[in-house]
Formats: sequence, structure tokens, C-alpha cells
Amino acid sequence: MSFKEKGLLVVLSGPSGVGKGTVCKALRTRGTRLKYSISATTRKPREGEVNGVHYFFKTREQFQQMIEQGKLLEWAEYVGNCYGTPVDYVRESIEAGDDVILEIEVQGALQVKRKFPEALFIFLAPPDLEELKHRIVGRGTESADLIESRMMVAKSEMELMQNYNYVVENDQVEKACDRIEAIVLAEHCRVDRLIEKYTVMKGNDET
Ligand SMILES: Nc1ncnc2c1ncn2[C@@H]1O[C@H](COP(=O)(O)OP(=O)(O)OP(=O)(O)O)[C@@H](O)[C@H]1O
Ligand SMILES: Nc1nc2c(ncn2[C@@H]2O[C@H](COP(=O)(O)O)[C@@H](O)[C@H]2O)c(=O)[nH]1
Repeated sequence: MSFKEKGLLVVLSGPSGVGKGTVCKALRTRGTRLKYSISATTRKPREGEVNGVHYFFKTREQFQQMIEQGKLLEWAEYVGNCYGTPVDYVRESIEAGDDVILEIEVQGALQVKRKFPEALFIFLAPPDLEELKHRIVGRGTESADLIESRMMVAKSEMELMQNYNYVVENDQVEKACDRIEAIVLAEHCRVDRLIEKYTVMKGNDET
């Protein structure tokens, strides 16, 4: 008898502009075996963003309906817009044995921690706040007001990094990817060892 291994749920969060999206894109390019959950949001699409690829863009009413129908694993209001993770994709992928990565802000990550304590929580940190601001400004997607709001939230998010299993500094994208791949691999090895141990115990019980 063997235990079927489920996929890992990896939660990558950290302040806006730290590079979560950039790191996930680089992991994809490397062919790292992770499935990427697409969030729902009430935010308007930025130039180049495609519905169903970058986000599922929703009206407030549609988003509220998703909450009421239990379709979201977690959701949060962030700087005036709502963001949430569709639950079905995550559940089905994990049950099928696939690893899934969520790229979400901190309030949502803490909700996932309550529902899925066995998930792997990684906080992506900037080298410092000055560099963080430089990155958000450099991305050129937010107005000056929104940059200030996001920086305010970033400061309080940084104080919550102790709730995560790992803190990875995104000083260089490729190095951050190496660290994340190593963490995911180590977690798989840990789970494999546990499965082996319980399989042996069960075998002993049955004899
Ligand atoms: N290690 C890095 N060094 C320098 N610039 C970086 C690094 N990682 C990401 N960037 C740049 O920082 C900017 C913000 O990155 P990105 O959009 O990936 O952040 P994010 O955390 O996904 O933001 P948000 O949470 O707002 O979606 C981008 O212009 C990106 O090119
Ligand atoms: N709690 C959640 N946060 C999410 C989700 N999807 C994205 N996000 C985070 O929101 C902010 C802002 O994103 P942006 O695209 O407007 O820059 C950022 O920190 C994202 O990681 C989600 O499903 N749930």
C-alpha cells in the first residue's frame, strides 16, 4: 500500500513591486514544474493585460458573487480593489498531484495559512525600501498617488514576514529563482520521507 502524494501549494507574497510576477515568469521560462493560479480582480486591466491570462477581470458585483458562492480560496481588498484566488483550480491541481503557486498579497496569504497550514509560504523581500520604490516607479504602471499608497502598505506587509516559512531576497531574479526552486525541492524531499515512513509503518501493521 502506498500513499498518493498530493501537489504542494506554494504561496509567494511580498510587497507590490518586489518582483513576484517577474520571478514567476522566470521560473516558467526555466520550465520549473509549477502551475500558476490566475486571480480574479476588480482592478482595471493595465496596457497589455489579457483577461484569463493575467487576471480574470471582474466587476465589483461579479466579484461579490464569487465570494458569496464560495468560489474564492481567499480574497482581499488592496489599495481600492479586490483580488482573490479561484478555489477550484487550486484544489483540482493539488489533488491531481501538481504543485501550484499563488502570487498574492499578505492579507490573502494569511487567510490561506488558516485554511491550508501545510502550504509552503515564501515571502519575497526587496533589498531595501528605496529599491522597492525604484522598481514600482520604474515599472511605470501606477500614478504617483498609487505608488505612495502601495509603499505605505508595503511597510506594514514587511512587518508580517515572520509568518512565512521562508524569506527570499529578490536581489537578482535568477538567484531568487534558484532559492525558490531549492525550497520547493527540499519540501518535496521532506514529504517523500514522511510518506516512506508511514508506508513502512502501515506495512508493519498489516503483517
Ligand atoms: N531582482 C530585480 N532587480 C531589478 N528589478 C527587478 C527585479 N525583480 C523585478 N524587477 C523589476 O521590478 C518591477 C516590478 O516587478 P513585478 O511587476 O514583477 O513586481 P510584483 O511584485 O509582481 O508587483 P505587483 O505585486 O504590483 O504585481 C518590474 O519593472 C521588474 O522588471
Ligand atoms: N490576496 C490576493 N492578492 C492578490 C491576488 N492576485 C494578485 N494579488 C496581489 O495584489 C497586489 C496588487 O496586484 P497588481 O496586479 O494590481 O499590482 C499584489 O501584491 C498582488 O500580488 C489574489 O488572488 N489574492
